[in-house]
Parts: sequence; C-alpha cells; structure tokens
Amino acid sequence: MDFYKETALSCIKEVHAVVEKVSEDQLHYLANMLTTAKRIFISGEGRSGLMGKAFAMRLMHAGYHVYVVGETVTPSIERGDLLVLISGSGSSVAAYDFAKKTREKDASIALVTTNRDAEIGKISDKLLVLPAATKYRKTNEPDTIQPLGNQFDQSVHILLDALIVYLNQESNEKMRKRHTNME
Ligand SMILES: O=C([C@H](O)CO)[C@H](O)[C@H](O)COP(=O)(O)O
Repeated sequence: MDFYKETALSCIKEVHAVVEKVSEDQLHYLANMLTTAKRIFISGEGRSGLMGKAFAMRLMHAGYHVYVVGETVTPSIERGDLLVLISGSGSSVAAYDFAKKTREKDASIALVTTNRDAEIGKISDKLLVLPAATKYRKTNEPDTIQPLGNQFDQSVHILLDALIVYLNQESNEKMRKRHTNME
C-alpha cells in the first residue's frame, strides 16, 4: 500500500484507540449539559479552538444557541449558560481564566481534555477525558506517530461530531437552510 494511505490508516487507528477508551457516561453527561444549557459558549486555543469552532458550527446548524469565545459578537456569559472548554493539556492559561470567570458568573463548565488532574478540571462541573497524546508527550500519554496534539484534536473532532449525531433532531435540509448563504 502507498505510504501516505498507510499513514492515514495508522492515524485512524490511533483515534480509534482513544475513542474506545472514552467513558460513555461522561459523553452522556456532556450531551445532557448541552441540551439543558440556556446558551453554549465554546473555547479553545490553537487547534483545540479550531475543533471547537467546527463543533459550534454544527450546534448552530442543529438549532442550538451557541457562541465562540473571543468572537466580536459573543456576549457575556451568565447563569444558566455552559462553557465547553477544549484543552488537550488542560493547562492553557486563557482556558483557566475563562473557567474562573465562568465560575464567578455561576455558569457551568465542561472541560474536554486528556488531563484528569488539570487545575481547570477542579473548577469545572464535568470532564470529558480523552486518553490521547498532547504536545507535551507526558509519560502516561499513548505513543503516536503524529506531531504535537494531533491525536487529541482528531479524537475530539470525531467525538463531538458523534455528539451532534445524537443531539441533532433536524433534517439535513433544515440544517442546510441554517448554513450561511453568504459563501
Ligand atoms: O494548537 C495547538 C498545538 O498545535 C498542539 O497540538 C493546541 O491546540 C494549542 O496549543 C492549545 O493547547 P491545549 O490547550 O493543550 O489544547
């Protein structure tokens, strides 16, 4: 088989290994938080943020009231809202600050991370823990052929897409109509 295809299939196997180990209870809990939140705020730095934006877009298509933290049109977070923080390491400084602010405002926090001992986790309502490699290559992280946090990013993307399949009640047509008509 070609080298590139072989490599892609190895990446898929790496994601499979992570997804297999994720707690179904944690996924259910996060799904419940998403459906009961007044509004959903999504945040993450770098590639974690890109995975978050992809998730936010599908939530919007599915009819959820969702914002991406840091966008100019994103309002202040309030009681009843949910902040979904995506951080592979669980140690991004901005993520901690956003979590603290969210706590002060009495809104809920769900942290998606590899690090169950993260400081942010201690002030979060719920964690979704993915046993994936991050850019830090900690001793408890799995081996990966990929650079930095790719394995985490890809696993987050697939798991959040799977949540959309579960949470979405809309037809493809209705979702497509919500999709931007300015492209
Ligand atoms: O962009 C990223 C980097 O390329 C590692 O894959 C990370 O997503 C970014 O550095 C944020 O880190 P985490 O908060 O640990 O996800």
